[in-house]
Amino acid sequence: MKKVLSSSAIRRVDKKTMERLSLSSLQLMEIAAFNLFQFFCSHFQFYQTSTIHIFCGNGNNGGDGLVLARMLFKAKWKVKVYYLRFSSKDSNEFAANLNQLNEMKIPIEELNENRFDLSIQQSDVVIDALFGSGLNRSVQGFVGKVIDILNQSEHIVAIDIPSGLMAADNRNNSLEHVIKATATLSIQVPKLCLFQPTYAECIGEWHLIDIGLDHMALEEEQTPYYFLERSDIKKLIKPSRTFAHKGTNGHGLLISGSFGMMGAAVLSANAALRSGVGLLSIHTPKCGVEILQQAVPQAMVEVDIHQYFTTCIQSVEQYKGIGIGPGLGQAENTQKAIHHLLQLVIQPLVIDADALNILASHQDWLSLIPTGSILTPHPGEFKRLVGEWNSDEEKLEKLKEFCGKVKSYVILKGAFSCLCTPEGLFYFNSTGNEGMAKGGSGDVLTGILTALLAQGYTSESAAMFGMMVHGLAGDIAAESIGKVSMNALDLIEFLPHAFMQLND
Ligand SMILES: NC(=O)C1=CN([C@@H]2O[C@H](COP(=O)(O)OP(=O)(O)OC[C@H]3O[C@@H](n4cnc5c(N)ncnc54)[C@H](OP(=O)(O)O)[C@@H]3O)[C@@H](O)[C@H]2O)[C@@H](O)CC1
Ligand SMILES: [K+]
Repeated sequence: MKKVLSSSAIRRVDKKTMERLSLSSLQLMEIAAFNLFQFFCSHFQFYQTSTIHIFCGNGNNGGDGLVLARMLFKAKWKVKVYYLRFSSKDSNEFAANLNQLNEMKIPIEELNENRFDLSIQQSDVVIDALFGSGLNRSVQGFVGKVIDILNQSEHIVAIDIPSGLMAADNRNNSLEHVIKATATLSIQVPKLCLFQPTYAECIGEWHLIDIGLDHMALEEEQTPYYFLERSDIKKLIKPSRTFAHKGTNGHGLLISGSFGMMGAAVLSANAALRSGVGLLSIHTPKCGVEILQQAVPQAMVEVDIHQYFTTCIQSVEQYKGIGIGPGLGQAENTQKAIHHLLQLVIQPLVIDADALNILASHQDWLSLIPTGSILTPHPGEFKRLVGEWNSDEEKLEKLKEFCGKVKSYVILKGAFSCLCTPEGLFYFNSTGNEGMAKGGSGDVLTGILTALLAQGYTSESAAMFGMMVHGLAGDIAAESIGKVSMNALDLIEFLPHAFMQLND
């Protein structure tokens, strides 16, 4: 798990690292730039025949750029170096490295208001080292003009953060002039902007470049934001038991399906059955019985009295994991059935799809959600629950407030799905890809989560484990058959591989 830190926290960590490892600021910059250089050379080999234009500000982001320029120059890359003095005073590290470049006779050009004639070819590469974590206001004036020109380039690699973007909160940033990077090499610590859809087109693909910051210093920083990694899940996985039987592996219930939407029930049931549940029951209307008995013979079907949709859920105390929503529809009697269930149930629920929409239109029922439930909305469903937001930052505030209010977990689905806890901690998922943006993917997640709760995982562990394994199944599917063709059925097919990889 990596902490997502603010610029001021990163500065503290940098400082402690230098003190504890007896490094000067220049030495730390040299290490950072060397690791950037190594990554650049191995990951962007295909740029080797291009001219690399490196644009440096006169702070330490610019310092990183100068050191990288020096290293690329020595390694015989074709580099052109430019610098801009937007601040009246050069940072010491920038100044020292500018001297080095001059001593080495590496050509370097100063750009200013009167001189910024740039000639960059289509195949050339721009490295953006103008501003990093020191940006503290919107970019304006001459630097803004340079950024606009650079944005006409096809290949832009940003160092640490695309210039013009702030690490954590951009609500007071006009965002008029921001580098639109194709790739961002973020120095060791993930920043909040990396996980926010609004800024995706400025950040491009991103990579974390380890520079050996002091682990204790990172430990000492407090943050509500975390980047969840595969290695975090292994610790959560329950060991398998030699004397296990279907009873000890938990009994799950899925309340899903309605006329014309039985596919959702089939998907979530199959996902649950691939996620270790001992026994699975599915509550569904009469029209779904034959479909389910044929498509999912391992499951038991609990038949509703209604032909086409769920109207009546009776006793649920025997189930440890209950998932409700996929393909449920929003018929009036189904709404009543949900209200009845909420009054009846004490164990946490997995709440998805139409069950969320029903709750959104009955806000007074939110207080009935059992503590520790897991809600899995996509942004559209979440908006129905909490109203519109004006920025991603406000969205996270609403998420925190909502989770606290309903004392439950929310997995806000999307790229870097975000799990928020009732205590207001945020965990961004590191698995998953855009090939999963297809109907049925969410039904699969509901099945997985229901199965994990049934097996006795706590809500928090189930939410982390489920979110990660679901995304990983998507990543394995993408590698095996490609993002275009993969669909929800493939997620189920690759779930066993995902579970095995997380257990390795
Ligand atoms: N050992 C180290 O220290 C390491 C540092 N590292 C690297 O350092 C980077 C952070 O460096 P940094 O703190 O010098 O800030 P940076 O982003 O270069 O900005 C420079 C100055 O610009 C100014 N300014 C702000 N906004 C502005 C605006 N809109 N328009 C005009 N000016 C504006 C503001 O000064 P002000 O004008 O407010 O006095 C600010 O101080 C980090 O991203 C990483 O790349 C890594 O190598 C790890 C080791
Ligand atoms: K930058």
